Amino acid sequence: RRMTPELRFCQQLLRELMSKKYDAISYPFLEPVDPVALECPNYFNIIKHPMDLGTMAKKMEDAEYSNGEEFEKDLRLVFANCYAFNPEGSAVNMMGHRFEAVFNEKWVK
Ligand SMILES: Cc1ccc(Nc2c(-c3ccc(O)cc3)nc3c(C)cccn23)cc1
Repeated sequence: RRMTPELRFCQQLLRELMSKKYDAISYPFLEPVDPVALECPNYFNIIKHPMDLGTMAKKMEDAEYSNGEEFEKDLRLVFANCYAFNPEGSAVNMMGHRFEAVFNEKWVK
């Protein structure tokens, strides 16, 4: 399936969001949550649809996104999962809000 200009914009945006520039606020969202490594065994009981930017980059490589809407849906899921699992005021929750703000300012609708 040819990469549309809309998906090329999404791919470039993903590259930027995963770049070192945002490391301080992006690192909890770059790879799948590992409940063993993070010592949160209840993670998959609470989060039914895990998603992260690394998985999104692979889906983009494998041409699994048909349009920007599907791409945005997955990225919004990353933030929703973060807020569902990490209590308001916690470090990771706050990183999620700051990272979402960066995404929102770049996501021109
Ligand atoms: C016991 C416990 C409590 C909170 C967390 N949160 C958390 C998450 C996380 C990211 C996205 C998400 O949807 C859920 C969790 N990522 C981390 C990291 C990288 C380090 C430390 C804590 N982290 C981990 C373990």
